[in-house]
Amino acid sequence: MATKQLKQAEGPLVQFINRTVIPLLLILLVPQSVMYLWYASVHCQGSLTELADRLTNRGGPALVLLMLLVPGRTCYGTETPTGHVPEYKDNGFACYLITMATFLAGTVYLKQRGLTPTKLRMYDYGDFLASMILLSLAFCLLLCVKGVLAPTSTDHGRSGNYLICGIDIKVFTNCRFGLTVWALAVAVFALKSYELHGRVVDGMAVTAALQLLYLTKFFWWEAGYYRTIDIITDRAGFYICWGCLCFVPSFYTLVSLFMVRQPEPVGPAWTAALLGFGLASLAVNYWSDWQKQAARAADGQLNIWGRPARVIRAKYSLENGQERQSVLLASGFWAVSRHFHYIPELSLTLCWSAVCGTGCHIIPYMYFAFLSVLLFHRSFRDDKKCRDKYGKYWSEYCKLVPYKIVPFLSRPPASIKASSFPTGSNFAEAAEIVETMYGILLEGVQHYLEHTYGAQAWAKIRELAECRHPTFETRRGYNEHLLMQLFEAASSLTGLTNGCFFVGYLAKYGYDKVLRVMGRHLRDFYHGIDNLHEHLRFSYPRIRPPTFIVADESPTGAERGPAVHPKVLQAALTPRHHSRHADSVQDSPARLPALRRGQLYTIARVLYQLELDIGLVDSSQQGAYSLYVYELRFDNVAYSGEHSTAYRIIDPDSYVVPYRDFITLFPYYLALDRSL
Ligand SMILES: NC(=O)C1=CN([C@@H]2O[C@H](COP(=O)(O)OP(=O)(O)OC[C@H]3O[C@@H](n4cnc5c(N)ncnc54)[C@H](OP(=O)(O)O)[C@@H]3O)[C@@H](O)[C@H]2O)C=CC1
Ligand SMILES: CC(C)CCC[C@@H](C)[C@H]1CC[C@H]2C3=CC=C4C[C@@H](O)CC[C@]4(C)[C@H]3CC[C@]12C
Repeated sequence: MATKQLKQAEGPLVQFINRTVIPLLLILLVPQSVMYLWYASVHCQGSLTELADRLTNRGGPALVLLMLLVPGRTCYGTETPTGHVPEYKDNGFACYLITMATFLAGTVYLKQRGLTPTKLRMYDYGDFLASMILLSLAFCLLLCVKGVLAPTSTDHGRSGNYLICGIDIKVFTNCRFGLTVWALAVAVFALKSYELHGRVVDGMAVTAALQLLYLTKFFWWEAGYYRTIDIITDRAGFYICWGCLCFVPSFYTLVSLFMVRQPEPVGPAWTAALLGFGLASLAVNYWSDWQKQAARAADGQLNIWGRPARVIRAKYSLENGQERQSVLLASGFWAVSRHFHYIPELSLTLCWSAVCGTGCHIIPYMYFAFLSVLLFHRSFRDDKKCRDKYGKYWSEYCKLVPYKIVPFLSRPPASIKASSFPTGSNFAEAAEIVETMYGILLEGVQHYLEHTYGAQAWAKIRELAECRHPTFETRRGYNEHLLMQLFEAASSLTGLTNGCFFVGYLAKYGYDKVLRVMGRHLRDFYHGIDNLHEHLRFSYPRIRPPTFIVADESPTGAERGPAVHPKVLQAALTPRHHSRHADSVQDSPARLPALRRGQLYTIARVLYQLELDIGLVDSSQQGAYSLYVYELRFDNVAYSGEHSTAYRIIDPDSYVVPYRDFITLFPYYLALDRSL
């Protein structure tokens, strides 16, 4: 009872501290403290001051100074959703060269005095890692606190533009610290191996050469890295910052560390093969990164592999509604698969790991395994990021380049492909797509409303309709309720009462020409619209259009005698199992005919320059169908007198094809009954 009262007395903040923060700190810090206390007792004469002295990282500040002082040209990162363009100083390559040259000069200097860097305490890797584990964790906690109390900008958390005293945190942790320490570690381990074995071990030389060349390539290309998801989208937190401060120096360098004590000779043939294949992989990886960058720099106006590059000019919107355009390359390596360049990245890694042989050791291949998972996962993350950003343009790109990483292997799921929805959709999206409405209809609504009433009105309508999609993709499926919800929201806000927008939108994309092919006269249109819908199934297999039947027809016009009005009977096909559609019709009986009326009216005016007078004569629910009977009054000059008025609505679920019809349609067949 007392405990319950005590709990009630706790505010939510106290509860959060007691139940989350303190347990988390205990889990994070106590196990490590035990190790540090052991270390201080055994290696620091029990002195905590000496422990602190050993754990102080003296290299970090020097790298910060280099980053700040070394000049470099200004380069720009990817524009953030709020329209901010991050600015960087491209001095990574210069900083790297200075660091490595200083290391080389220091090594020579020490050698002359009978020492090597590996003999100095600062190169004791155990101390270094122990210090980095603790410092990086403290640094991440500091970032968390700063993020809450004093965020850098409104973009904080998205742009990668985390500044502390003018230093971009992610550029520092990833490029200037993590990768520089990786390069230094590879060099130190190679030296250590030389010291221990008194010779250059061929495997160690190959792995060191490949890793150092890879890192040199990275720094040469560093400005390109500012446009990757690590910098564009990832937050400066545990994954990126602790990862680069601690995980990269320890885990990424494992192969070299392993080789120091297990020097497997690989022999000249393997040395040449691994070095050759590794260098080729490095070149292809760099080449494909370069192709992407070059295509963007040239705004798609370049030749790739001797041909004009194929690009998609993808539009996207910033948060303030401003439109932007970007180039998506679909040539060269970027036509083979999406992120094909991960394959050479992995094969290079395999080459520098395989120098350790196949002696049943797992450690040298752990980085390769980790990277495979990371890159596979990354390709999905990037797909999602680009789909969210570019919408239908990304779908177009995925159609041009359907494979992910491994060409011909990574087909999109069959269910999605069969329905011809954009490739690259993930399963969650596919689930949403099932039995829904194509985006082209919604695009029409958006296009009309935005152009007629403005972007703000469209935003308001979306809000009223509870529509979470800022844009629509032509061939993606959406919930069928959405069209009616948008239409109703638009009606309440703008007084819009009919569906004229769709036809205007079709005309914009040239579909009006297809409609015109149906005949010269409006009556041809009414007679042919069902056939056209059938034809559309080739491109939009899940389309569920209404059926139009001309029930009665008469001529109009002075030269043809008194006007007798043709009647068009419209049956909106709503099969029973598509109950959502049926519901929407029942929810809003007045709206659907209004929508259709607007379409009929606009078609007559836009395509046939005819003013149509439309009356809704009857509406009813007939089993699976909603039935609307319209009377259309217009100048039906083309009517010549023949027309069958017989019509029948057939429920596809219960319809049995008479065998005579079947045999006439399919003269060659093999009939099997259920028991074969
Ligand atoms: N060793 C390691 O741990 C790792 C190494 N790497 C390596 O780093 C390098 C870069 O990483 P990577 O993963 O490619 O970078 P990203 O996947 O982060 O870059 C993808 C970005 O490039 C743009 N983009 C995507 N497709 C196209 C296209 N067809 N045409 C033009 N632009 C496109 C998009 O950004 P936008 O918004 O500008 O359109 C997209 O978000 C690679 O060499 C990779 O192998 C990568 C991960 C881990
Ligand atoms: C906490 C850990 C389990 C995971 C940490 C992962 C990060 C350290 C790494 C995630 C993405 C990595 C990188 C991306 C791209 C790069 C370009 C390449 O040319 C050099 C390496 C790197 C900068 C690389 C570095 C480690 C990651 C940030």
